[in-house]
Amino acid sequence: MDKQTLINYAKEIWNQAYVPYSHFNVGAALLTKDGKVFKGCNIENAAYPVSCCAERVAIFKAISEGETEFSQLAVIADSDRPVPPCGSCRQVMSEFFEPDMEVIVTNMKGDVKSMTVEELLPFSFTSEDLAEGQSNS
Ligand SMILES: O=c1ccn([C@H]2C[C@H](O)[C@@H](CO)O2)c(=O)[nH]1
Ligand SMILES: [Zn+2]
Repeated sequence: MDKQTLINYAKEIWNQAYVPYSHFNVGAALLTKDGKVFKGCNIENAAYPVSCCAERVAIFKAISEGETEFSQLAVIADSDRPVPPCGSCRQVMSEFFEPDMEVIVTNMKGDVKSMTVEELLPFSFTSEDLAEGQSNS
């Protein structure tokens, strides 16, 4: 699938965002290695921290359906620069994606920036660190 097609899937679900508090719609589209697309939008809550970003909604939809192998994630917002994923989403990406997987961030003006998971979150805490800690205790 080409980049623009995945970006278009992200744009499709951008409209579904539930954002009565921020009024900042975000859409995400996650491509599996076998060609399936899982779309997510941000979903907010009156208790603000309970809200969930578009990226994590897409990732959790895919994981909950048994998907484990991913090839690209596209994210879009009506932002001045390509929308930078938040820290929580970067941590979730590092849990489920290979370090060299491509994350495509974009905006409604058509600016597109590609980054790897590792570029978004270098030196991330992973399950390997946890195993190491346990073996030393
Ligand atoms: O990459 C991002 C950045 C922000 N948001 C959401 C969280 C919140 O609902 C709103 C404003 O921060 O945008 C996302 O979904 N993804
Ligand atoms: Zn986020």
